[in-house]
Amino acid sequence: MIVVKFGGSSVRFELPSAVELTERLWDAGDVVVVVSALKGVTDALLGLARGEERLDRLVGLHREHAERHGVEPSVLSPIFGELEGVLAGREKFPCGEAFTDRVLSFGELLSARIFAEALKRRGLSARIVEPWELLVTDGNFGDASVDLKVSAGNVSLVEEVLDAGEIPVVPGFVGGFNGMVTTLGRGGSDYTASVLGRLLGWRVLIVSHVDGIYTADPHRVVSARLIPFVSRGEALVASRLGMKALHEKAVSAGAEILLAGIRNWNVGTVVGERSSGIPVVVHRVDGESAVISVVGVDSVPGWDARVRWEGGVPYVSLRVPRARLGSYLVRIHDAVTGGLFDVRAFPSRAGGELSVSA
Ligand SMILES: Nc1ncnc2c1ncn2[C@@H]1O[C@H](COP(=O)(O)OP(=O)(O)O)[C@@H](O)[C@H]1O
Ligand SMILES: N[C@@H](CC(=O)OP(=O)(O)O)C(=O)O
Repeated sequence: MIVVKFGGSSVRFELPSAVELTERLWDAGDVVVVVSALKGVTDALLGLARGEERLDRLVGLHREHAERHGVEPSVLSPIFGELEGVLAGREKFPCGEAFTDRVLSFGELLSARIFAEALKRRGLSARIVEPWELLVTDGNFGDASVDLKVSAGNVSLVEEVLDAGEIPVVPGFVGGFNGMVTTLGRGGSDYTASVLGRLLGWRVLIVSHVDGIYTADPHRVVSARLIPFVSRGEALVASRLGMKALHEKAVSAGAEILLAGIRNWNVGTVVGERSSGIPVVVHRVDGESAVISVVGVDSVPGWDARVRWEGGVPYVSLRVPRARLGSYLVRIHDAVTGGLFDVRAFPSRAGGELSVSA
Protein backbone atom coordinates (compact mmCIF):
# COMPACT_ATOMS: atom_id res chain seq x y z
CA MET A 1 0.00 0.00 0.00
CA ILE A 2 1.55 3.21 -1.11
CA VAL A 3 0.81 6.84 -1.88
CA VAL A 4 2.60 7.75 -5.11
CA LYS A 5 3.15 11.37 -6.12
CA PHE A 6 4.10 12.47 -9.61
CA GLY A 7 5.62 15.93 -9.92
CA GLY A 8 5.05 18.50 -12.64
CA SER A 9 7.94 17.30 -14.82
CA SER A 10 6.74 13.70 -14.67
CA VAL A 11 3.13 14.41 -15.59
CA ARG A 12 4.11 16.79 -18.37
CA PHE A 13 7.05 14.97 -19.95
CA GLU A 14 6.81 11.33 -18.79
CA LEU A 15 3.10 10.62 -18.50
CA PRO A 16 3.20 7.10 -20.03
CA SER A 17 5.90 6.06 -17.56
CA ALA A 18 3.90 7.52 -14.64
CA VAL A 19 0.76 5.68 -15.74
CA GLU A 20 2.66 2.43 -16.21
CA LEU A 21 4.30 2.69 -12.78
CA THR A 22 0.87 3.30 -11.24
CA GLU A 23 -0.43 0.18 -12.96
CA ARG A 24 2.48 -1.92 -11.64
CA LEU A 25 1.97 -0.64 -8.12
CA TRP A 26 -1.78 -1.25 -8.37
CA ASP A 27 -1.10 -4.85 -9.45
CA ALA A 28 0.80 -5.27 -6.18
CA GLY A 29 -1.62 -3.57 -3.77
CA ASP A 30 -3.65 -0.47 -2.96
CA VAL A 31 -2.39 2.81 -4.40
CA VAL A 32 -3.39 6.43 -4.01
CA VAL A 33 -2.07 8.75 -6.73
CA VAL A 34 -1.24 12.41 -6.09
CA VAL A 35 -0.42 14.62 -9.06
CA SER A 36 1.05 18.08 -9.53
CA ALA A 37 0.06 20.47 -12.28
CA LEU A 38 1.91 20.07 -15.57
CA LYS A 39 5.34 21.73 -15.25
CA GLY A 40 5.03 25.50 -15.76
CA VAL A 41 1.25 25.59 -15.41
CA THR A 42 1.10 26.93 -11.84
CA ASP A 43 3.27 29.89 -12.92
CA ALA A 44 1.02 30.44 -15.95
CA LEU A 45 -2.10 30.36 -13.73
CA LEU A 46 -0.48 32.92 -11.46
CA GLY A 47 -0.08 35.11 -14.55
CA LEU A 48 -3.71 34.48 -15.44
CA ALA A 49 -4.88 35.56 -11.97
CA ARG A 50 -2.84 38.77 -12.43
CA GLY A 51 -4.24 39.36 -15.90
CA GLU A 52 -0.84 38.77 -17.51
CA GLU A 53 -1.51 35.42 -19.20
CA ARG A 54 -3.98 34.23 -21.84
CA LEU A 55 -6.48 31.50 -21.00
CA ASP A 56 -6.48 30.17 -24.57
CA ARG A 57 -2.75 29.35 -24.28
CA LEU A 58 -3.46 27.19 -21.22
CA VAL A 59 -6.45 25.56 -22.88
CA GLY A 60 -4.33 24.75 -25.95
CA LEU A 61 -1.48 23.34 -23.86
CA HIS A 62 -3.76 20.97 -21.93
CA ARG A 63 -5.83 19.90 -24.92
CA GLU A 64 -2.67 19.12 -26.87
CA HIS A 65 -1.22 17.19 -23.91
CA ALA A 66 -4.43 15.18 -23.52
CA GLU A 67 -4.59 14.41 -27.23
CA ARG A 68 -0.94 13.34 -27.37
CA HIS A 69 -1.71 10.72 -24.72
CA GLY A 70 -4.91 9.46 -26.28
CA VAL A 71 -7.22 11.32 -23.90
CA GLU A 72 -10.29 12.96 -25.44
CA PRO A 73 -9.66 16.74 -24.87
CA SER A 74 -13.37 17.46 -24.40
CA VAL A 75 -13.18 15.87 -20.90
CA LEU A 76 -11.37 19.08 -19.91
CA SER A 77 -14.11 21.42 -21.17
CA PRO A 78 -16.17 21.50 -17.94
CA ILE A 79 -13.04 22.36 -15.94
CA PHE A 80 -12.14 25.21 -18.29
CA GLY A 81 -15.76 26.37 -18.18
CA GLU A 82 -15.49 26.56 -14.40
CA LEU A 83 -12.17 28.42 -14.61
CA GLU A 84 -13.75 30.98 -16.93
CA GLY A 85 -16.54 31.48 -14.39
CA VAL A 86 -13.98 32.01 -11.61
CA LEU A 87 -12.02 34.54 -13.69
CA ALA A 88 -15.22 36.45 -14.49
CA GLY A 89 -16.36 36.48 -10.84
CA ARG A 90 -13.34 37.81 -8.98
CA GLU A 91 -15.55 40.12 -6.87
CA LYS A 92 -17.29 37.09 -5.34
CA PHE A 93 -14.10 36.17 -3.44
CA PRO A 94 -13.55 37.62 0.04
CA CYS A 95 -9.97 38.70 -0.86
CA GLY A 96 -7.44 38.62 -3.69
CA GLU A 97 -5.57 35.72 -2.09
CA ALA A 98 -8.71 33.56 -2.07
CA PHE A 99 -9.23 34.32 -5.77
CA THR A 100 -5.60 33.53 -6.64
CA ASP A 101 -5.68 30.22 -4.75
CA ARG A 102 -8.87 29.19 -6.53
CA VAL A 103 -7.28 29.98 -9.91
CA LEU A 104 -4.04 28.13 -9.01
CA SER A 105 -5.96 25.02 -7.99
CA PHE A 106 -7.01 24.44 -11.61
CA GLY A 107 -3.51 23.24 -12.59
CA GLU A 108 -3.77 20.16 -10.39
CA LEU A 109 -7.47 19.62 -11.25
CA LEU A 110 -6.63 19.52 -14.96
CA SER A 111 -3.65 17.22 -14.59
CA ALA A 112 -5.63 14.87 -12.29
CA ARG A 113 -8.39 14.65 -14.93
CA ILE A 114 -5.86 13.80 -17.64
CA PHE A 115 -4.12 11.27 -15.37
CA ALA A 116 -7.38 9.55 -14.41
CA GLU A 117 -8.42 9.34 -18.08
CA ALA A 118 -5.00 7.96 -19.04
CA LEU A 119 -5.42 5.23 -16.39
CA LYS A 120 -8.86 4.43 -17.80
CA ARG A 121 -7.34 4.08 -21.26
CA ARG A 122 -5.19 1.27 -19.84
CA GLY A 123 -8.31 -0.47 -18.61
CA LEU A 124 -7.99 0.66 -14.98
CA SER A 125 -10.76 2.32 -13.00
CA ALA A 126 -9.87 5.66 -11.48
CA ARG A 127 -11.77 8.39 -9.66
CA ILE A 128 -10.75 11.91 -8.68
CA VAL A 129 -11.10 12.78 -5.01
CA GLU A 130 -11.84 16.47 -4.39
CA PRO A 131 -8.83 17.75 -2.44
CA TRP A 132 -10.78 20.46 -0.59
CA GLU A 133 -13.12 17.79 0.78
CA LEU A 134 -10.18 15.67 1.91
CA LEU A 135 -7.63 18.09 3.38
CA VAL A 136 -8.93 20.72 5.76
CA THR A 137 -6.47 23.57 6.21
CA ASP A 138 -5.87 26.53 8.51
CA GLY A 139 -7.06 28.95 5.80
CA ASN A 140 -3.65 30.55 5.25
CA PHE A 141 -4.05 31.34 1.55
CA GLY A 142 -0.94 30.65 -0.53
CA ASP A 143 0.79 28.61 2.15
CA ALA A 144 -1.86 26.71 4.09
CA SER A 145 -1.15 23.91 6.55
CA VAL A 146 -3.35 20.84 6.84
CA ASP A 147 -5.24 20.18 10.07
CA LEU A 148 -4.32 16.50 10.49
CA LYS A 149 -6.88 15.80 13.22
CA VAL A 150 -9.84 17.16 11.28
CA SER A 151 -8.65 15.74 7.95
CA ALA A 152 -8.28 12.25 9.49
CA GLY A 153 -12.08 12.10 9.50
CA ASN A 154 -12.14 12.54 5.71
CA VAL A 155 -9.86 9.64 4.80
CA SER A 156 -12.99 7.58 4.22
CA LEU A 157 -13.36 9.52 0.93
CA VAL A 158 -10.23 7.75 -0.32
CA GLU A 159 -11.14 4.42 1.26
CA GLU A 160 -14.55 4.39 -0.43
CA VAL A 161 -12.88 4.71 -3.83
CA LEU A 162 -10.43 1.90 -3.02
CA ASP A 163 -13.28 -0.29 -1.73
CA ALA A 164 -15.01 0.21 -5.07
CA GLY A 165 -11.89 -1.18 -6.78
CA GLU A 166 -10.90 2.19 -8.23
CA ILE A 167 -7.64 4.12 -8.02
CA PRO A 168 -8.08 7.41 -6.16
CA VAL A 169 -6.40 10.29 -7.98
CA VAL A 170 -5.89 13.28 -5.71
CA PRO A 171 -4.94 16.70 -7.12
CA GLY A 172 -1.95 17.82 -5.01
CA PHE A 173 -1.15 21.30 -3.64
CA VAL A 174 -4.79 22.04 -2.71
CA GLY A 175 -6.90 21.93 0.43
CA GLY A 176 -10.06 23.56 1.69
CA PHE A 177 -11.11 25.95 4.42
CA ASN A 178 -14.71 26.95 5.16
CA GLY A 179 -15.85 26.24 1.60
CA MET A 180 -12.88 28.02 0.02
CA VAL A 181 -9.88 26.61 -1.76
CA THR A 182 -6.47 27.14 -0.18
CA THR A 183 -3.13 26.16 -1.73
CA LEU A 184 -0.41 24.55 0.36
CA GLY A 185 2.64 26.58 -0.76
CA ARG A 186 4.72 26.23 -3.94
CA GLY A 187 5.90 22.66 -4.38
CA GLY A 188 3.12 21.60 -2.00
CA SER A 189 2.04 18.41 -3.80
CA ASP A 190 4.76 16.56 -1.88
CA TYR A 191 2.99 17.75 1.25
CA THR A 192 -0.38 16.45 0.02
CA ALA A 193 1.20 13.02 -0.54
CA SER A 194 2.95 12.97 2.79
CA VAL A 195 -0.19 14.00 4.69
CA LEU A 196 -2.16 11.23 2.98
CA GLY A 197 0.61 8.75 3.82
CA ARG A 198 0.47 9.82 7.42
CA LEU A 199 -3.34 9.64 7.61
CA LEU A 200 -3.49 6.23 5.92
CA GLY A 201 -0.39 4.88 7.68
CA TRP A 202 1.20 4.14 4.29
CA ARG A 203 4.61 4.85 2.79
CA VAL A 204 4.94 7.65 0.26
CA LEU A 205 6.76 7.43 -3.06
CA ILE A 206 7.76 10.77 -4.56
CA VAL A 207 8.58 10.37 -8.24
CA SER A 208 10.46 13.10 -10.09
CA HIS A 209 13.22 13.70 -12.61
CA VAL A 210 15.87 12.89 -10.01
CA ASP A 211 16.30 9.48 -8.37
CA GLY A 212 16.48 10.90 -4.87
CA ILE A 213 18.40 13.31 -2.70
CA TYR A 214 21.94 13.92 -3.94
CA THR A 215 24.91 15.43 -2.12
CA ALA A 216 24.12 18.60 -4.15
CA ASP A 217 21.72 19.58 -6.94
CA PRO A 218 22.76 17.06 -9.63
CA HIS A 219 21.84 19.53 -12.35
CA ARG A 220 24.52 21.89 -11.07
CA VAL A 221 27.18 19.60 -9.60
CA VAL A 222 28.09 16.66 -11.83
CA SER A 223 30.08 14.91 -9.09
CA ALA A 224 26.99 14.85 -6.81
CA ARG A 225 26.05 11.38 -5.56
CA LEU A 226 22.81 9.87 -4.35
CA ILE A 227 22.38 9.53 -0.60
CA PRO A 228 20.64 6.23 0.28
CA PHE A 229 19.26 7.23 3.66
CA VAL A 230 18.47 10.73 4.88
CA SER A 231 17.01 11.26 8.34
CA ARG A 232 13.87 13.38 8.69
CA GLY A 233 15.90 15.93 10.64
CA GLU A 234 18.48 16.22 7.85
CA ALA A 235 15.79 16.39 5.16
CA LEU A 236 13.91 19.06 7.07
CA VAL A 237 16.95 21.31 7.44
CA ALA A 238 18.06 20.70 3.83
CA SER A 239 14.64 21.50 2.34
CA ARG A 240 14.23 24.55 4.54
CA LEU A 241 17.59 25.85 3.32
CA GLY A 242 16.65 25.41 -0.35
CA MET A 243 16.96 21.74 -1.39
CA LYS A 244 14.29 21.30 -4.08
CA ALA A 245 13.86 17.51 -4.20
CA LEU A 246 11.40 17.46 -1.30
CA HIS A 247 9.09 20.05 0.25
CA GLU A 248 9.82 21.03 3.84
CA LYS A 249 6.21 20.53 4.98
CA ALA A 250 6.19 17.04 3.43
CA VAL A 251 9.00 16.03 5.76
CA SER A 252 7.22 17.50 8.80
CA ALA A 253 4.05 15.53 8.07
CA GLY A 254 5.94 12.48 9.31
CA ALA A 255 5.32 9.71 6.74
CA GLU A 256 8.22 7.55 5.54
CA ILE A 257 9.16 8.93 2.13
CA LEU A 258 10.88 7.11 -0.71
CA LEU A 259 12.21 9.16 -3.62
CA ALA A 260 12.49 7.61 -7.06
CA GLY A 261 13.26 8.64 -10.63
CA ILE A 262 10.53 8.64 -13.27
CA ARG A 263 12.78 7.12 -15.93
CA ASN A 264 14.13 4.08 -14.07
CA TRP A 265 11.75 3.81 -11.06
CA ASN A 266 14.73 3.14 -8.80
CA VAL A 267 14.29 4.25 -5.23
CA GLY A 268 17.39 6.36 -4.67
CA THR A 269 16.70 7.74 -1.20
CA VAL A 270 14.65 6.81 1.83
CA VAL A 271 13.72 9.64 4.17
CA GLY A 272 12.88 8.28 7.60
CA GLU A 273 14.67 7.19 10.76
CA ARG A 274 18.03 6.27 9.23
CA SER A 275 20.88 8.55 8.17
CA SER A 276 23.77 7.71 5.85
CA GLY A 277 25.82 10.40 7.59
CA ILE A 278 26.60 12.03 4.23
CA PRO A 279 26.48 15.84 3.94
CA VAL A 280 24.05 17.62 1.62
CA VAL A 281 25.10 20.86 -0.06
CA VAL A 282 22.08 23.06 -0.70
CA HIS A 283 21.60 26.58 -2.00
CA ARG A 284 19.11 29.36 -2.30
CA VAL A 285 19.29 32.60 -4.21
CA ASP A 286 18.81 35.81 -2.25
CA GLY A 287 18.86 38.90 -4.48
CA GLU A 288 22.32 39.42 -5.91
CA SER A 289 23.85 36.85 -3.60
CA ALA A 290 23.25 33.19 -2.88
CA VAL A 291 23.50 31.22 0.34
CA ILE A 292 25.15 27.82 0.17
CA SER A 293 24.60 25.60 3.20
CA VAL A 294 26.15 22.28 4.03
CA VAL A 295 23.84 20.13 6.13
CA GLY A 296 25.31 17.46 8.39
CA VAL A 297 28.75 18.99 8.99
CA ASP A 298 30.14 21.39 11.57
CA SER A 299 32.81 22.88 9.31
CA VAL A 300 33.88 23.18 5.69
CA PRO A 301 37.62 22.67 5.07
CA GLY A 302 39.25 25.95 4.05
CA TRP A 303 36.19 28.08 4.88
CA ASP A 304 35.60 30.14 7.94
CA ALA A 305 31.95 29.54 8.78
CA ARG A 306 30.08 29.24 12.08
CA VAL A 307 28.26 25.99 12.83
CA ARG A 308 24.53 26.18 13.55
CA TRP A 309 22.24 23.46 14.84
CA GLU A 310 18.61 22.67 14.17
CA GLY A 311 16.82 19.66 15.67
CA GLY A 312 20.18 18.04 16.46
CA VAL A 313 21.45 18.49 12.88
CA PRO A 314 24.54 20.69 12.34
CA TYR A 315 24.97 22.89 9.29
CA VAL A 316 27.09 25.76 8.06
CA SER A 317 26.07 28.52 5.66
CA LEU A 318 28.16 30.71 3.37
CA ARG A 319 27.03 33.74 1.38
CA VAL A 320 28.53 33.99 -2.11
CA PRO A 321 27.96 36.27 -5.13
CA ARG A 322 25.02 34.95 -7.16
CA ALA A 323 26.96 35.14 -10.41
CA ARG A 324 29.53 32.71 -9.01
CA LEU A 325 27.08 30.28 -7.39
CA GLY A 326 27.90 27.45 -9.82
CA SER A 327 31.63 27.43 -9.22
CA TYR A 328 31.27 27.88 -5.45
CA LEU A 329 28.82 24.98 -5.30
CA VAL A 330 31.27 22.66 -7.00
CA ARG A 331 34.20 23.80 -4.83
CA ILE A 332 32.28 23.49 -1.58
CA HIS A 333 30.73 20.17 -2.59
CA ASP A 334 34.12 18.72 -3.46
CA ALA A 335 35.66 20.12 -0.28
CA VAL A 336 33.07 18.45 1.99
CA THR A 337 32.70 15.19 0.09
CA GLY A 338 36.19 14.77 -1.39
CA GLY A 339 38.10 13.23 1.50
CA LEU A 340 35.40 11.50 3.46
CA PHE A 341 33.29 10.42 0.55
CA ASP A 342 34.61 7.53 -1.44
CA VAL A 343 31.80 6.80 -3.86
CA ARG A 344 32.63 3.10 -3.81
CA ALA A 345 32.03 2.98 -0.06
CA PHE A 346 28.34 3.68 -0.53
CA PRO A 347 25.81 2.02 -2.78
CA SER A 348 24.98 4.50 -5.53
CA ARG A 349 21.34 4.04 -4.73
CA ALA A 350 19.24 2.32 -2.11
CA GLY A 351 17.52 0.49 -4.96
CA GLY A 352 19.75 -2.48 -4.31
CA GLU A 353 17.95 -3.13 -1.07
CA LEU A 354 14.62 -1.56 -1.80
CA SER A 355 12.47 -2.00 -4.84
CA VAL A 356 9.37 -0.06 -5.74
CA SER A 357 6.50 -2.18 -4.56
CA ALA A 358 3.19 -1.41 -2.95
N1 LIG B 1 20.26 17.80 -3.39
C1 LIG B 1 19.39 17.56 -4.37
N2 LIG B 1 19.09 16.30 -4.71
C2 LIG B 1 18.19 16.05 -5.69
N3 LIG B 1 17.57 17.01 -6.41
C3 LIG B 1 17.84 18.28 -6.13
C4 LIG B 1 18.75 18.62 -5.09
N4 LIG B 1 18.78 19.96 -5.01
C5 LIG B 1 17.96 20.44 -5.95
N5 LIG B 1 17.39 19.44 -6.64
C6 LIG B 1 16.45 19.63 -7.75
O1 LIG B 1 15.16 19.16 -7.38
C7 LIG B 1 14.41 18.98 -8.57
C8 LIG B 1 13.34 17.92 -8.33
O2 LIG B 1 12.91 17.29 -9.49
P1 LIG B 1 11.85 17.84 -10.55
O3 LIG B 1 11.84 16.86 -11.66
O4 LIG B 1 12.10 19.27 -10.86
O5 LIG B 1 10.52 17.76 -9.71
P2 LIG B 1 9.02 17.63 -10.23
O6 LIG B 1 8.89 16.25 -10.79
O7 LIG B 1 8.26 17.84 -8.97
O8 LIG B 1 8.78 18.69 -11.28
C9 LIG B 1 15.42 18.63 -9.66
O9 LIG B 1 15.25 19.56 -10.70
C10 LIG B 1 16.79 18.83 -9.01
O10 LIG B 1 17.65 19.54 -9.85
N1 LIG C 1 2.05 22.84 -8.98
C1 LIG C 1 2.51 23.37 -7.70
C2 LIG C 1 2.71 22.28 -6.69
C3 LIG C 1 3.82 21.29 -6.89
O1 LIG C 1 4.12 20.54 -5.97
O2 LIG C 1 4.47 21.23 -8.07
P1 LIG C 1 5.78 20.27 -8.38
O3 LIG C 1 5.51 18.90 -7.83
O4 LIG C 1 5.90 20.30 -9.88
O5 LIG C 1 6.98 20.93 -7.70
C4 LIG C 1 3.72 24.27 -7.89
O6 LIG C 1 4.18 24.45 -9.02
O7 LIG C 1 4.18 24.83 -6.92
